[in-house]
Amino acid sequence: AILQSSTYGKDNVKFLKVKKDPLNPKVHEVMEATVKVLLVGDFDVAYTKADNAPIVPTDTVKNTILVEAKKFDVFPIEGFVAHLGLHFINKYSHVSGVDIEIFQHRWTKYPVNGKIHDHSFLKDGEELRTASLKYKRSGEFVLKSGIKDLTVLKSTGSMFYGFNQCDYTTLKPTTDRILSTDVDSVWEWDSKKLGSLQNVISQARAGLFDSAYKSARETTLSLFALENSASVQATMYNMCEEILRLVPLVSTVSYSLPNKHYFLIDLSWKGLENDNELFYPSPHPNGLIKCTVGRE
Ligand SMILES: O=c1[nH]c(=O)c2nn[nH]c2[nH]1
Repeated sequence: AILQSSTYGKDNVKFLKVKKDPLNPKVHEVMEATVKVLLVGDFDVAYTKADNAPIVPTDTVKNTILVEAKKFDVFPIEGFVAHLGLHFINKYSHVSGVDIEIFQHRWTKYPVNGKIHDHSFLKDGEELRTASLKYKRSGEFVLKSGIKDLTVLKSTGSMFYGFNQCDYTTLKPTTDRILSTDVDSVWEWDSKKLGSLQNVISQARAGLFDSAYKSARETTLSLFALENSASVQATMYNMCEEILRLVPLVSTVSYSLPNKHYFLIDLSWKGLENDNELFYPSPHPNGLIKCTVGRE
């Protein structure tokens, strides 16, 4: 037998970091994050010869994430993953690559007596802000950012008609349906234009990733609402196009959207006309529509 590939590390490393405003220490920002770091390198003998000498314990990987989260600025997550990538490649000469993912959970400040409170937050949804980095010792890297589990619904302004009809088709065309999905959007950064992970860190400080996230989230929510959607496919393509227009340093944008169906309940047996008022939530089975859009 031959070991074809391997990678290992720690998953689900969680922390909450409080960032205090230096000018007003009672004004806080918080980041609650879940981090995965997997290493690639000269670890074969641990698999094939039960020789653990090269293994950097996953416990050490966990310790490193927490120590670096304390020492380094974790805001924005793209800067932190770049810092972690550089750390593992620079510290262990036998590590040839790292695969890092970070999910940032939502904590949103809320107003009290008409003023946003300094250090009180509410969890407005299970929505995640994401970043992932695949980094090799050669210097090449793939950096992606995204939004996950942002659940949306519109109660009209969605259509689906003109589709292929065959002897297996029972779906009725419609110009007025409910549309609901859990947004999973990922935008890949142009690593040539970004240059290096050091530059990713300085771009992070300069606000590039925060403004891209804001643009992607606002584009998703506004197009979802404003477009009289011809299909999930058409709407997600338009979202991708708009994000590419707004964020020149992004090379591709992808969406993976479940179509979480709501079916009109037939009340005609009761002599009631159900004019798009009462629906049956039927998330399973769900449509699943995916696309990746790049530049010409
Ligand atoms: O937006 C939609 N796209 C589809 O491909 C599909 N298939 N059934 N309903 C659908 N709705």
